[in-house]
Amino acid sequence: MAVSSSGELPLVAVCQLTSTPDKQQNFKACSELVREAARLGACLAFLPEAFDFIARDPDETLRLSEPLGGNLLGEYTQLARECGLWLSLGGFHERGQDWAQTQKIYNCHVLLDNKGSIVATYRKTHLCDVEIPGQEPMCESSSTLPGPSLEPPINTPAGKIGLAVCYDMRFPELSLKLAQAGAEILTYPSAFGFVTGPAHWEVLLRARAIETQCYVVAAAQCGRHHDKRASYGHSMVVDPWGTVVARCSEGPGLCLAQIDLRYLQQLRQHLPVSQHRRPDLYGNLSHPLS
Ligand SMILES: O=C(O)CNC(=O)[C@H](CS)NC(=O)CCC(=O)C(=O)O
Repeated sequence: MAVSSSGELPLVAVCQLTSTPDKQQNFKACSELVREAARLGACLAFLPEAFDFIARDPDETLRLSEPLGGNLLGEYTQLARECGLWLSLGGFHERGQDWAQTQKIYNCHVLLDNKGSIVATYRKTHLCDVEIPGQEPMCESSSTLPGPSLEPPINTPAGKIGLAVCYDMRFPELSLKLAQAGAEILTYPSAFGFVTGPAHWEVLLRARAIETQCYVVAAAQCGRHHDKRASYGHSMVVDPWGTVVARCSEGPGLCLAQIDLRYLQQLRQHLPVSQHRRPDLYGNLSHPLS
């Protein structure tokens, strides 16, 4: 059980920012939020999808991308170590092992521990290729390859975390799979659009929390990134009952939430939906996680 020696519940911080094509400026904004999170006593800080940058077009996205061993991740390693907290880096534009052949990247959710070591990576498996009237068309696959697999949930000081990214939240099979594999916290770092945001964002996040009986943490991009792109914001933490227990206000900033795993366990006992499933009717997502 993730309770600190003083008996207090672990505190997590959800960071919201407006990434631009300027990587250095974005790092500065993120590191200030992370330092603030550490000062406020968080053991884990969540940064949104595209915390590293949001580019103007696919060519610029590819040009600005780096491998996991590059300078930018090096800076985050140092930051985690200095601040002594864990970091969920919600969507790093990653040049993978296959970069030389493919010239495409992965949208990689990287989890660092408080020593700055990479403890897990998950590469976004559902890419957002959508054209919604009133919103800039999105074609993530023009620069990005879909990840090959899900990642088993990882133990952290706040609980066992299942990794996902943004558009993945629309696929409940993925969240059920992570919950079945032991996740207590699901994460959806995001850069949500302005048309789908008001209609779907909170409903999807609360539905994922209620049906899996997990905490859901969603750090979001907000505001105008450049002349062609803006994001919905509304970063939040939802508890396993479906209550929004923390939300960011408008603009860059952070919010905090306590993670109460005893409450989660009690809720799962009182309302044991996972024992009431009917895999005979619809299958059981039986393919094991790695
Ligand atoms: O482009 C980057 O650099 C980083 N990636 C993103 O911002 C991605 C792909 S365009 N955005 C989403 O998945 C939004 C999903 C969404 O808005 C919805 O599901 O309604």
